[in-house]
Amino acid sequence: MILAVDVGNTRIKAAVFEGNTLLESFVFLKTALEKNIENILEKYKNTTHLVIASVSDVEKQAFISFKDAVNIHFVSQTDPFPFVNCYETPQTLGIDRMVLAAGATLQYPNQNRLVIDAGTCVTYDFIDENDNYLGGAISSGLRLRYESLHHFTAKLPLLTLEKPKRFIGKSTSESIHSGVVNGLVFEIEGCIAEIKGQYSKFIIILTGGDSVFLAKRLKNTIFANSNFLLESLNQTFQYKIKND
Ligand SMILES: Nc1ncnc2c1ncn2[C@@H]1O[C@H](COP(=O)(O)OP(=O)(O)O)[C@@H](O)[C@H]1O
Ligand SMILES: CC(C)(COP(=O)(O)O)[C@@H](O)C(=O)NCCC(=O)O
Ligand SMILES: [K+]
Repeated sequence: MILAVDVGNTRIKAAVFEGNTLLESFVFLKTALEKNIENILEKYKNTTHLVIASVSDVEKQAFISFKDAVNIHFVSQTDPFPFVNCYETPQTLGIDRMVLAAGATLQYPNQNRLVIDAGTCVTYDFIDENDNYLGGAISSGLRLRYESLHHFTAKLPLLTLEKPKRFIGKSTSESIHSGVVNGLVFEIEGCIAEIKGQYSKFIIILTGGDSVFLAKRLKNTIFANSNFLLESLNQTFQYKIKND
């Protein structure tokens, strides 16, 4: 069994895999990392490998107490990946984006793929049918949009995510919900339209903490899967074992 751990900038997501089957998934905060991993390993005693991808300040050291119980692998740029990396600064490419690109390449072979991860940030990653990772875009996630409106102004309140009542906001809160939610929906649809102009056919995978909320509001046919990063992490590790 493999315990895959995705350390994002907001939360930690983890899942136990038996082969390609996800047995159970978990979400917790950085501050409760050790206790949660300990509990998962206690419940899934047959776990042999801990596979971690981190874009946060959580480093290898944080997992050191588990080194006698399981093999620990921190996914890094030096691992084998199933695509050609055409990013001009591969050393600065987020490891989460590399894992997503690996998952898209392995799960959806021989086609153009767009992966959208709506987490703290929204990342867009494009891998063409010849398995070239071309790059993409980074913008602010939903929560970050609400927080920055509040943080960088004197008068805007901090609101939590809500579906906008109507497009033309009739109060400060309606205007904020409309601007934040519709703003991101338009951004995603605009990005998809832009790529449609360049590639006649591609599949779209949507993941991240806001994927379920956003999928309901998008016109395009999308594979929405909140566990796509964790599944991809499991597959990236299997790929490494086969290709190292
Ligand atoms: N309990 C929660 N705590 C924080 N964010 C949440 C929660 N539930 C849903 N979200 C949404 O998830 C997004 C963060 O997604 P996530 O995939 O956890 O980010 P990351 O991978 O960057 O840590 C936020 O924009 C927020 O709207
Ligand atoms: C863009 C990100 C902050 C997204 O992080 P997340 O929203 O998943 O927490 C992360 O992929 C990252 O730190 N990237 C480095 C820059 C780059 O990918 O070019
Ligand atoms: K993201």
